[in-house]
Amino acid sequence: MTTSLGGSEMARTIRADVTARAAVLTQRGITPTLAVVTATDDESTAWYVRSIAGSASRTGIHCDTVALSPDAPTDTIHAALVELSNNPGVHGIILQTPLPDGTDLSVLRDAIAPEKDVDGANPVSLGRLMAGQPAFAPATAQAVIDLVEYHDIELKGRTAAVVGRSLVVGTPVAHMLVQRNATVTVCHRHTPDLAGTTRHADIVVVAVGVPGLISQEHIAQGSTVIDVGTTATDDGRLLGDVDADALIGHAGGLTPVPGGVGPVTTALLLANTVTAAERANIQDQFLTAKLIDSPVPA
Ligand SMILES: NC(=O)C1=CN([C@@H]2O[C@H](COP(=O)(O)OP(=O)(O)OC[C@H]3O[C@@H](n4cnc5c(N)ncnc54)[C@H](OP(=O)(O)O)[C@@H]3O)[C@@H](O)[C@H]2O)C=CC1
Ligand SMILES: Nc1nc(=O)c2c([nH]1)NC[C@@H]1CN(c3ccc(C(=O)N[C@@H](CCC(=O)O)C(=O)O)cc3)C=[N+]21
Repeated sequence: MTTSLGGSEMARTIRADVTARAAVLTQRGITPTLAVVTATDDESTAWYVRSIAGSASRTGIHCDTVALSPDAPTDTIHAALVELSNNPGVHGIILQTPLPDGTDLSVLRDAIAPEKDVDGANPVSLGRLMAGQPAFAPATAQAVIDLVEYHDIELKGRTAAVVGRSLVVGTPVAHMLVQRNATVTVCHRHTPDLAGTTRHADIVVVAVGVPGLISQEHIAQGSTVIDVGTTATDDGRLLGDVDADALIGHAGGLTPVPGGVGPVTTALLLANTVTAAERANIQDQFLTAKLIDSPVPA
């Protein structure tokens, strides 16, 4: 039997907490605000931006979308990020990838103030994450880990394969799995025998963007499969990287697309935004008391 590892219920719980915390801030005259910067006509980004805007409005977070042209030069995107980093009314910033061909992403990562870096894109955030220090993790990577833990899937002492090595998903997920005592193999375009590698893993995380890449031959019977892929089709559907039909009855657990990692990602991005807004107003004694009572969010 294959368990469906859904994320919608978990996302609802996170959103309820975000709503309560956002209400406290709003009562004190602070509107938690997330800026979403795009420079792409990529359809899966459009899905994410719609999901963020919808969830933000339901939780009491103000969402500001800065939609730049898909051929915007690095300088233009950089200037937008610097302005948002310096704007005290903005608490969180997410720069959507992909970006126009030729964009210098490393310059842009540096331009996101670490205290507003709610998708963990700045090397300071990534470095702190890897050093085990408090930092905003990329929301998707955190969503993968939280979803696995929510469904009581043991990581300690188990083997994992991560397919994809972007800084948004694959690389941070791999590190976070190792931090939780899994033994991890990272796969990418140059991996010689993908199926032979993933077939040895108890847990397979796939973040590639190629629908149907992972089929039954890639997965050992009973393993857990986390499908991060979201490819939008022309007829308005969202496809994962896993051939779900081929895995039903074969995998032990599988995240659905939609309804798996995606909703948790969106909810955690908003949670990070509220945390950033709380920290930015740490001088507010009421909020300080609340923060001291609660553990530092990872
Ligand atoms: N559900 C959610 O919350 C989220 C979903 N996504 C989705 O996840 C997917 C991946 O996103 P992202 O990491 O940003 O994408 P990138 O394009 O940045 O990275 C894709 C990775 O997949 C690898 N890859 C590509 N083709 C193959 C192949 N045939 N075999 C093995 N590896 C391959 C690439 O390898 P190489 O490095 O060698 O080029 C690269 O490391 C997309 O569909 C995206 O929309 C992303 C973020 C959040
Ligand atoms: N810097 C950056 N970080 C990202 O995390 C990032 C990005 N860029 N670029 C685009 C991809 C794509 N992505 C999605 C996240 C959630 C859903 C999502 O919530 N999907 C819902 C469906 C949406 C809905 O129902 O409204 C689901 O899977 O159920 C989709 C896509 C994040 N990405």
